[in-house]
Amino acid sequence: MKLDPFYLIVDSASWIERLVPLGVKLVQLRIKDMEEPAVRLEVRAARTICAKHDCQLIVNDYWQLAIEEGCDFVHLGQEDLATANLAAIRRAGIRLGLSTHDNIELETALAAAPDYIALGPIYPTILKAMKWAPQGLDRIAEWRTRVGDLPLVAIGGLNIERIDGAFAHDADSAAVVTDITRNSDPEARTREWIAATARWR
Ligand SMILES: Cc1ncc(COP(=O)(O)OP(=O)(O)O)c(N)n1
Ligand SMILES: Cc1nc(C(=O)O)sc1CCOP(=O)(O)O
Ligand SMILES: [Mg+2]
Repeated sequence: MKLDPFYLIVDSASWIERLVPLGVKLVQLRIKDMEEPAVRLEVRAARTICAKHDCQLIVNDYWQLAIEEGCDFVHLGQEDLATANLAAIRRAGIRLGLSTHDNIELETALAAAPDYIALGPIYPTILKAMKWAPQGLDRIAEWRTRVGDLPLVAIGGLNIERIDGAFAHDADSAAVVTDITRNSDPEARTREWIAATARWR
């Protein structure tokens, strides 16, 4: 499986409606602090938009909703993984991406046979408090030797100026939130990301 090199992460279907039609091919719906019925509606809307634009939708955390709503890719962190029913996810034919931040997490993740591994935070992130220091670029290369051919996603503090470094150290995809959603012109920034990742596509 090949992941698009530009991996957009947003917290609502309305962001997806705004940005996916610009040519985004890989997007994660990452919703926090919302009641499940409302999340379900967001997932449904996101799925419809992504299907229309041939964009791969990845649902963060809500693996049961993803199964019920007929989605085909979920992302889980280590705490999510500890309580998720992997057999049910697999039975539903859903692909799985997993977060890693250190060696033990990588071993745990690889044991779950995921469809990609994410490593972060590569740089400091303003999106959420994290207990891990920034990994740095060399850590991406180290992870590459450990994951072999498995797709590797770099995340955390990435921006257009930093993505070539991530790819040069053998990431397959660069995930981003705030460089786009907190930009004064998210549409223009999305177009810049699509262009800047073109040579890795
Ligand atoms: C691509 C990607 N990588 C890492 C994460 C983080 O997942 P997690 O550790 O479960 O934290 P939350 O995003 O759920 O707060 C991610 N979502 N996507
Ligand atoms: C959601 C998330 N997970 C991370 C991890 O390291 O697992 S870093 C991160 C935040 C990514 O946002 P931004 O691109 O704004 O830094
Ligand atoms: Mg999570």
